[in-house]
Formats: sequence, structure tokens, C-alpha cells
Amino acid sequence: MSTEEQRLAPLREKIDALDAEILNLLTQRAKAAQEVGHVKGGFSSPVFRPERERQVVARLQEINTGPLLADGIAAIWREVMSACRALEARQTIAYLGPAGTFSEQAAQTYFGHSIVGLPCASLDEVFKSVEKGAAQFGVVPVENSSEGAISRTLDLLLDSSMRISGEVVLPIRHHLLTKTGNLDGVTTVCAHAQALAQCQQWLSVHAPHLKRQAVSSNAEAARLAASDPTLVAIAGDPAQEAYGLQAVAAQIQDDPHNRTRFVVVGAYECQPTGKDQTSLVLSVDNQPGAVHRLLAPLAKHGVSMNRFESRPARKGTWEYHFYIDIAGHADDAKVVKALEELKETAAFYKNLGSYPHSA
Ligand SMILES: O=C(O)C(=O)C[C@]1(C(=O)O)C=C[C@@H](O)C=C1
Repeated sequence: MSTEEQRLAPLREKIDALDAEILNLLTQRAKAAQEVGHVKGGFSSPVFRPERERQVVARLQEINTGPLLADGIAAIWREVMSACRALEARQTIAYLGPAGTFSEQAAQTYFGHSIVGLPCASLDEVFKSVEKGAAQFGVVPVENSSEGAISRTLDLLLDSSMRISGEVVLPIRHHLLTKTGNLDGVTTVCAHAQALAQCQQWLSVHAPHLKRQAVSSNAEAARLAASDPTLVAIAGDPAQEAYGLQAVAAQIQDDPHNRTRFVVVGAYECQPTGKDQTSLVLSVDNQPGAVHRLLAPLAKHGVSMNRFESRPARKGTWEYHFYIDIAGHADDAKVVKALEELKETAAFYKNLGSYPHSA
């Protein structure tokens, strides 16, 4: 045995013993979750409780003395709770497919890996799957830090009866991918239109000779590039892994901090956690100062606005819907007051849901 092995052996023995203890404790935790599941079953109440999961992680992060980092605690318990939740009832989660999309990654980041994934062909289908009960929740992109709002998602949120019950923000890193890891014989770069836009400067400088072709998703681009040697795909880590591709160039997005925010939609109404966000859709009559008057109650009651987005109301007139995210839960005292007053001035008011804020 080498000196290194001699020193590692007792440490590994210690890790093996600790893992056995952890497994024993996890088994007890899983049995407690099963019992919780039986109680909920008796009341026909939902299995997934995002507020409770938030509370579990926040408490552990607070009592954590290190060296594990807060992010590590969150990642470990996300999977622990995902596995426990699956013992109560494995949740089906709809997202924009095929396999290997950032939407799939967002679903796994939010719900953990012990879920049944339901990849859908379009954002519309994600909403429909949840509405008709084929999935308990859907995960849809709502805005990108470089390209702005995902307008189809905004329209679907407006028209659907689904509630927002969570959000997740992912760093979006695009790579240039082929089967071989080089560009020999490649004539065309294909990706979702959003990804082509997010990498356009890089492409103009480093690959100006390649034709650009928009396809339905980056994962679809990766799938095509895996079998067609004339194609190079722009896609992220999940698609690279799913389709066994190699990087010609990594992280080619023009903005190194490129991020996408996804929301979780379903029938569930979240309870307050003390660190929530509420999403609203509003409109006002087309009069001078109307938007200012509309938002005045927020300032009056000290409710901060995290996001303001406008979208044409699609009525053929110059009218807009405003998508507004405010800090706090709709049941928080000052939010209740602000929203009561805000409703009085709004020509249209829709509360999309209150949910634990990710930031
Ligand atoms: O506390 C509950 O309601 C549970 O079902 C247990 C548990 C957990 O593993 O801690 C699992 C699923 C819920 O989403 C929340 C928490």
C-alpha cells in the first residue's frame, strides 16, 4: 500500500461509517414523509408544498456551521425532499422539450430529480398539460437577461387559470457543439432563435461563414447535429450530454452573465413565507398620468416593485398589459392595502400568484 493509500484508508472507513449513519437517518426521514403523505391523502391535499421546502432549507442554512456552503445545503436537501416527496406521490412536471432543454434543467433544479418529466412540443402544450391534469406543475421560461420577455409565456399566463407557485433562475451558457468537436464539413449553425440572438456577436466574429438556421429548441438543434455532419448546434450542457456532442467552443453567449428566469405554474396557492413575490397583470385607460396613478399605492404602502414589463393587449388598439412583480405575498398586511387601492384604478387586474422569491 502506498503512503497516500495508507493515509486515505482510515478516512474512507470513517466516510463509509458516516454514510451508513446518514442512510439510516434518511430512511427514518423518508418514513416520516410517507406518514405525512398518508395524512395529506386523508385530506386530499397537495403533496408538493414549496413554502415548507423553503422553510426546511432556510432553517438548515441558518444552523449550518460549515464547511458545507449554503448552496450545497440547498442542493443536497432539494434532492432529499424530492426523493421523500416521490414516496408520497411522484410529481409529473411538464416543460418545453425535447430532453436536454434548459427548461428540463430548470424543472430538475426546482423539483429535484425524483420527478416524472413530461417534455412538451410547445409552451401552449405545457399549460394545457397542467390544465387538463396530465402534469401537476409546468415550468416555463418567462424572461431572459439579454433578450427580455418570452412573450408567448406572458400571453399564456394572462389567458390561463394557472397560478404561479415558484420561480427558478438559471445561468444560460451556450456552447458550439458537433459530434466530432471540430467544424470540418460544417456549413450551418442551428439553434433556437433566442440562442442565435444571444450569440450573434460571437458568431459574426468567429464563424461569419456559417449559415444560421432557427429551429424549435436548442435541444432539437443538438439532436440534429448529432446525426448531420454539416450542422453545428448552439446548446447548453444538458443538450450536450443528452446527445453526446463535443464542444468546438464553450460559453459563446455574448453576455457572460446571461440568465433565464422560469416560473412554475399549477393549481397550487402558496402560503406566505416572509420572503415572497407576487406577480400581477394590469392595464389602465389610455389617459395622461394613468400609469403613475396606477402604481402610486405601491409607493404609498412601501411595497417595492421587482419588475415592470409591458405587452400589447392584442386588441388592435394602442393598449398594453403591464406585467408587474412586487415584493411580498398578497396576504401580507401592507400588500393587501396596496392591492385594494391599486384595483380601484386598474382597468384590468389579474393576480397570477404569490410564491417564494428566489433572489
Ligand atoms: O412537510 C410536508 O408537507 C412533506 O410532505 C414533507 C416534505 C419533506 O420532505 O420535507 C416533502 C414534500 C413537501 O413538498 C414538503 C416537505
